[in-house]
Amino acid sequence: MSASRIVVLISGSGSNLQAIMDACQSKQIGGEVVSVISNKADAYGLTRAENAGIETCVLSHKDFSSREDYDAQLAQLIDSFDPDLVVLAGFMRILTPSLVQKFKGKMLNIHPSLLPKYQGLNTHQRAIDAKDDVHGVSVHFVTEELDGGPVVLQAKVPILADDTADSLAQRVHEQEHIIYPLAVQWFSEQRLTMEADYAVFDNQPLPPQGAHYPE
Ligand SMILES: Nc1nc2c(c(=O)[nH]1)N[C@@H](CN(C=O)c1ccc(C(=O)N[C@@H](CCC(=O)O)C(=O)O)cc1)CN2
Ligand SMILES: NCC(=O)N[C@@H]1O[C@H](COP(=O)([O-])[O-])[C@@H](O)[C@H]1O
Repeated sequence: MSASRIVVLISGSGSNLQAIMDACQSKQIGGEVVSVISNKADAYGLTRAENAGIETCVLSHKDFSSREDYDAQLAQLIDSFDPDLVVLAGFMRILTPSLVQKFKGKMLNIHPSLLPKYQGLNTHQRAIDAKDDVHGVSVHFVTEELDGGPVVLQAKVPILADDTADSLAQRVHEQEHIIYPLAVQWFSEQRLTMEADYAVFDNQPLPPQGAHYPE
């Protein structure tokens, strides 16, 4: 099995990128990150990639007059690296259907909630405001529906009485750095695929909320 070529899209700190790069380095993932693309020039994840000797690109959405024009250029840039897998790791742009369709089945995202709860943004505060006792994180295939793609893996994180969005996010991050490399590893081992509207692992369809990583 040849090593997977992975392109990672970021907008910020890149701690999930770091976890995936580390997992490639340790051979947990049979693949390599061949490029890191950010829509923000000041994303610290770019520094993480440069420190690891990985090619970086900045494609700012502010330089384009429409979401479609931006995504057309982004799709071309991603394609230029001939990826087996495209990983959204805190990439904070909603992707147009044309780009999603081009990479459907080989594009993953990590979302800080137990999908289908709390699609969109500000998930930690929303869970606290709703007085939930459990929160978590989901890895899912990317589809046209925002955060609506087939879920691959989830990890639960209890919400503590004195939690703030930041303290909760910190514990969610810890779980992200476990389940995202695991999902990428499964994909690189060709054990993870996507059918029309569900994820498949080891030739078995995953339940709608994917597999749960032990708390
Ligand atoms: N078509 C899809 N695009 C994206 C998906 C997806 O599942 N389908 N996942 C998101 C990731 N994401 C949450 O996990 C997310 C990212 C960004 C936004 C959003 O509202 N973005 C705004 C800009 C916000 C900002 O710049 O801070 C926007 O694009 O106008 C919601 C959810 C990635 N894309
Ligand atoms: N809606 C997408 C979203 O909110 N994704 C979240 O952005 C953060 C990126 O952190 P990182 O840059 O340190 O990997 C992660 O917590 C991820 O779940």
